[in-house]
Amino acid sequence: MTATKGLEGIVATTSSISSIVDGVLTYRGYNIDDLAEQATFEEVAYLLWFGKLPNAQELQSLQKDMSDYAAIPDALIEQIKLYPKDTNTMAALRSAVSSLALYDKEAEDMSQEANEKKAVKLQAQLPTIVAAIARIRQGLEPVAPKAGVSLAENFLYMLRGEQPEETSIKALDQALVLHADHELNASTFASRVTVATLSDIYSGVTSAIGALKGPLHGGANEAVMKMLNEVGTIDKAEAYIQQKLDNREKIMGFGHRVYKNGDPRAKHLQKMSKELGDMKGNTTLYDISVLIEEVVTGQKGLKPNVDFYSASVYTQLGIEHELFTPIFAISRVSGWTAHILEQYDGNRIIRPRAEYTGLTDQKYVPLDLR
Ligand SMILES: CC(=O)SCCNC(=O)CCNC(=O)[C@H](O)C(C)(C)COP(=O)(O)OP(=O)(O)OC[C@H]1O[C@@H](n2cnc3c(N)ncnc32)[C@H](O)[C@@H]1OP(=O)(O)O
Ligand SMILES: O=C([O-])CC(=O)C(=O)O
Repeated sequence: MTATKGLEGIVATTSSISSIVDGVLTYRGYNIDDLAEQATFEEVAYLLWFGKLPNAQELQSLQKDMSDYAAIPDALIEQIKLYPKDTNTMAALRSAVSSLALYDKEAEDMSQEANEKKAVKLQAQLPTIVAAIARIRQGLEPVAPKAGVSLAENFLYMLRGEQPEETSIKALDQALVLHADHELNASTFASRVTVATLSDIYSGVTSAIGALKGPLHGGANEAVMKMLNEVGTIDKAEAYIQQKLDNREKIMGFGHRVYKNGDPRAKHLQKMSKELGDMKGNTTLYDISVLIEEVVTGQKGLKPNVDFYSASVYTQLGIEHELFTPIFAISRVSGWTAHILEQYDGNRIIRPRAEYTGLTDQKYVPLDLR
């Protein structure tokens, strides 16, 4: 038995949800470029869960279900109020989603119908939880979800407590489409491992949030913003990055386990970042990002991943960096739950082997002789 570090190149399951072949990303066979330009997030979530694009009636019915489910239990809001105000937002989200199960009478119902309903519920409730965490942390009361609007609009509304403008809604919706699923990434794998024991969907999503939090995965978007803030002005960017490269430090938002010639999602976020900057008459964040890309790609051949330009996009939407990874989770819960449903269908427990590299032939020494 020989171990492969990081399971690189190992095919661990079959899946019909999303694929990456020769650098091309598809959801259920639809190219991400087409979906990013033309589909709404709700259409994409439906596609991931049910394997086809919804017709008008199916979409309307999903939107109604999401509106009906979007409120979270009062007891959970009271619980969030008890979280320390300076806690990590992903840690708060992880705890809140785990607690959500306590208030769902169908949490342990393992029928396909109940699990599909819980997937939609989790999708509807995550934005409400994230907005509540953000507002409570600022000493504000949470805003109740609005019925009959898109998830992107509702999230921005609940976050700000006022009607968001159309350009922000559109930009966030597109970002959500781009983050919705990504084959067997670490958080999705974590969710599948968890539910393959026949544990419940809330456990699977809680595991996934824990995995997404790390800076080598979803947490990189926050780390990118920290870097952009440290750089501050364009004249400092080159020296800042050079020093990091000389110190052999990782540049957040660059590199990918699967894409070696570039992440197809990055160009959409780059374009959005430029457009938002142009609209505001200030492209500083975009300009710094482009310069960083030139240096990192020029010297290391590494290309930006989905997390790199999303940082400047979210900042230009007026969103604080502590919410970047939670927003990733708001989108990715569609993919996680689609994978969880797929895992339950024809499940087998996931239990690989480890190549043992420890001591052998040890003789037990009684406690009083050690
Ligand atoms: C949504 C997402 O999860 S996208 C990824 C988000 N994560 C990040 O942006 C964090 C920065 N990037 C990384 O840490 C990595 O590129 C990962 C985690 C994405 C992929 O990791 P792996 O496939 O294991 O690649 P690995 O870390 O082995 O990198 C291969 C080589 O490229 C270098 N490298 C990879 N990424 C970077 C980077 N961002 N900056 C500098 N060097 C890098 C490594 O140091 C390594 O060099 P070496 O062979 O000289 O030691
Ligand atoms: O696939 C990966 O390893 C990470 C990633 O880009 C994602 O989850 O979107």
